[in-house]
Amino acid sequence: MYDWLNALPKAELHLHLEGSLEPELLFALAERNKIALPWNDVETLRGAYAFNNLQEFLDLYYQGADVLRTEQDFYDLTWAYLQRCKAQNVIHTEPFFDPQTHTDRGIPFEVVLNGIAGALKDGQQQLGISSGLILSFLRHLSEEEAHKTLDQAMPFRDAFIAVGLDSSEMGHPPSKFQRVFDRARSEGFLTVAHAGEEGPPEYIWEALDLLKIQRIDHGVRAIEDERLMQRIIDEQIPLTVCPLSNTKLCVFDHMREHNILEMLERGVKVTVNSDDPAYFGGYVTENFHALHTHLGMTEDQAKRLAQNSLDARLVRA
Ligand SMILES: Nc1ncnc2[nH]cnc12
Ligand SMILES: [Zn+2]
Repeated sequence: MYDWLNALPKAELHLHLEGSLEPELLFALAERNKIALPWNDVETLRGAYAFNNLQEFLDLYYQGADVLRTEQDFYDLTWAYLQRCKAQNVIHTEPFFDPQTHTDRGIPFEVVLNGIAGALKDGQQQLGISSGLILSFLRHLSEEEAHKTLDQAMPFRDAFIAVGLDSSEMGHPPSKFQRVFDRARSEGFLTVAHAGEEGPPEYIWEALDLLKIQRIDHGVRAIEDERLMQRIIDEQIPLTVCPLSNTKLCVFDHMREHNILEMLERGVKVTVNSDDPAYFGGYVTENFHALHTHLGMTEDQAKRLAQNSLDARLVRA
């Protein structure tokens, strides 16, 4: 089944480039940039990948991103991810990056963007993988800081298809970012947002009604609100679900309890994605495979999930 799932043509719509930083590359970049690490070796770092919630993961993810310093580093990170796409028949990807994670450390916006965009262009030309880059605001920071990030992005506006919202969800509702999303939309950006990962269904309502998002990132807690479920089904609003992430971050205690197939059968446009594959134990095929192993996902269901991912693209390939 793994090989069959791997061969299925698919799109990945929820992937943080910083979360695809494998420990081996992290150590190589630390050496290249002469950065001392608090872990002795790759195995010790991998051993630290045990999380009780989103925040515990984010603390390590931001720490790991510190090794990314030069345009070449961002190119290498993105290129390594695209190689995984090629190996898993991901024909289209819409990755996120968090500019503030880097600009707040003194890395110029254009250094980050040029490295990523250069690799995405080579990915299209050399690997045949189409892509659309999503600029994600960090929601634990202020709306004013998000406005500053949008200012920095404007000279490069053609490099993006959308803006997104990620980082610590609880206590940082979508309403906090209504004005910057209004501005992004008026500048022609599409919008997506993480909502209903750890946060309540109200955050999903706000993301839809206030941020006017095209897709919900995660959204698994929508199932707690029947009226919200009906809306998502009626309007066929895609959900970018990340099964291994959800179990690693204890959103569900076990994959057996994941609701993605229940949502699929109820007519929700759910898709399968890897979120932060270096930290959560697998890329998109591993996520599909976990659904087969623990939830008995059939070939027919896998085909529908893969087709949903192709249908839910913001950019038509
Ligand atoms: N799963 C996730 N939720 C929120 N912010 C993130 N940043 C990277 N991964 C994330
Ligand atoms: Zn995410």
